[in-house]
Amino acid sequence: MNTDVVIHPDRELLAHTVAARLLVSLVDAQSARGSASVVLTGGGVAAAVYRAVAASPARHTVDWSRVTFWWGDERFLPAGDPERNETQAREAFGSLFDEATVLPMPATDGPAGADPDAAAARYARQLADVGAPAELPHFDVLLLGVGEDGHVASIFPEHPAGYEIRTACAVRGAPKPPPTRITLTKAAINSAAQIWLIAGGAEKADAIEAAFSGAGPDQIPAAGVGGVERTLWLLDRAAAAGINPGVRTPH
Ligand SMILES: O=C1O[C@H](COP(=O)(O)O)[C@@H](O)[C@H](O)[C@H]1O
Repeated sequence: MNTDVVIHPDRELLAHTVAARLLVSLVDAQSARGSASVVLTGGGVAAAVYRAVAASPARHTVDWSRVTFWWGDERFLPAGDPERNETQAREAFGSLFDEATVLPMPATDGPAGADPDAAAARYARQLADVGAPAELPHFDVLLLGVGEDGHVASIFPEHPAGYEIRTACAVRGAPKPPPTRITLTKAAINSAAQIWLIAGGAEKADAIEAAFSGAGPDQIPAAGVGGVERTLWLLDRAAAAGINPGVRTPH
């Protein structure tokens, strides 16, 4: 597996460069296979990336009706809640989203009801339906924010979701609000062709440094993910302050 680190001058340039990279990857996937799939994440940098995608003139090179959007995790709240990762992405992508190919994780007022286990099981079934006969569909690019504690998706340090073998599961008692969430598990995340870990800001530096200094995946979940073809750490200088990427990567 190929792991690379790219350090950007600041958070804004990080967001714009990831947006450009994503647009090119979607165009490449559509040229190669006719369609593309991306797994979205939540968080501050992700929102900036999505806004940059939606504002880029290069957005017109992608056929958005042939991009399937999945989510890596979701805060388990009612549909439209501003804290939902889906709401954040919808606000940013706007009319680029084609409802037929946008597959968010269920909300508390959705068809699976307010039980997060039922909602996670429903999402796992949806993944399996689209991916059949495999348990998972093909993911071209899976985006992950990195939390200050090193969490990715809603897999938090020393939390049971880190040991889960299903493809999606409920998370209760998350240390970051809201406490109830749904997440793809490591098995599902690591099935992606490419995983991009995106982090900007000095508040992420300790977690990134730990991931690059041999911390295990239980302590720093970001250290436990890797794409089948490529893993990219896309950082800004502040987040990368504690690492020397020329010397060591977590994988
Ligand atoms: O709660 C979450 O946090 C992480 C990181 O967010 P950030 O704002 O610190 O970048 C995010 O990746 C995850 O999807 C989200 O649910």
